[in-house]
Amino acid sequence: MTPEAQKAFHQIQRKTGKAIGDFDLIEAGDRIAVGVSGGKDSYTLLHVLEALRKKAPVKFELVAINIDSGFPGYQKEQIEAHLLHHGFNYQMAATNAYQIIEEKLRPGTSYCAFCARLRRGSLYSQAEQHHCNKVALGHHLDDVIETLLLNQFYAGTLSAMSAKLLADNGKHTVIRPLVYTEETEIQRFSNAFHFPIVNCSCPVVAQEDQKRQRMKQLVHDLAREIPEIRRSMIAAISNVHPRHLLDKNYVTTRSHPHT
Ligand SMILES: Nc1ncnc2c1ncn2[C@@H]1O[C@H](COP(=O)(O)OP(=O)(O)OP(=O)(O)O)[C@@H](O)[C@H]1O
Repeated sequence: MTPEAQKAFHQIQRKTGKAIGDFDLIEAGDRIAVGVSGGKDSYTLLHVLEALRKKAPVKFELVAINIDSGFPGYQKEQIEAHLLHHGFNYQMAATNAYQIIEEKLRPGTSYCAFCARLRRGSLYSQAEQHHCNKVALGHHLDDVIETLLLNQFYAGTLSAMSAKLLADNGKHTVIRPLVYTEETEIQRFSNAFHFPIVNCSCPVVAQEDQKRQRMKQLVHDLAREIPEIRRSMIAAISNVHPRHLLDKNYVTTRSHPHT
């Protein structure tokens, strides 16, 4: 590893370790399915978890899982070669998601959202087949704050992404160990480590989620004026005062005569 990659890696490891500690993301005996897409975030997640696994006092195991949704041209061989080269325990899982999307996608439904739902289902069933109790995803700090803004601006909810939650199937715990790591740190590490980046090759890949891109740009622009904006937004959702919001469920209805 080059000194630059080493430096970026240490920084990411430190932040990942803090997230693991803060949210009890990993316990002794865990078998964790790490979703690896071929993108920079999940490669980074896998390498950092492996480094932590090697030196952690608690024993846990990792299984890298790649879901091939079947889009023509998806260069999964490059992902597999990388996993093999680095000695990871892995599974490349082929699915017919592309065919299902083509047949079942209704007009007005988001292509990416439908595809992500199918992929998530396949990831959970692979996790089950490999006896994994947890599924780790590569969402990072910027994903969290962009989701926070998206939900406020477009969905009217105050929510983002949690570091740990029970999956919809009620069987697996989904963990996001990179929630404290900024995308620029991952990008720096990914560039220095020369990951073989593979995109999903889907028909809409060029028209990435426009709203998310807008949030990314907004944060980027504001960061010139408020350099600490990302840290501050993460701090904000780690320090919630529900009584000072307008959710009726959190309003105290009883009056306090002495206050
Ligand atoms: N094809 C896939 N196979 C396995 N896991 C996946 C796949 N696609 C996505 N994931 C998992 O879901 C996470 C979020 O997916 P998303 O599509 O938002 O990717 P992303 O933010 O671009 O991350 P990455 O850089 O890892 O692709 C990924 O980080 C990865 O852990």
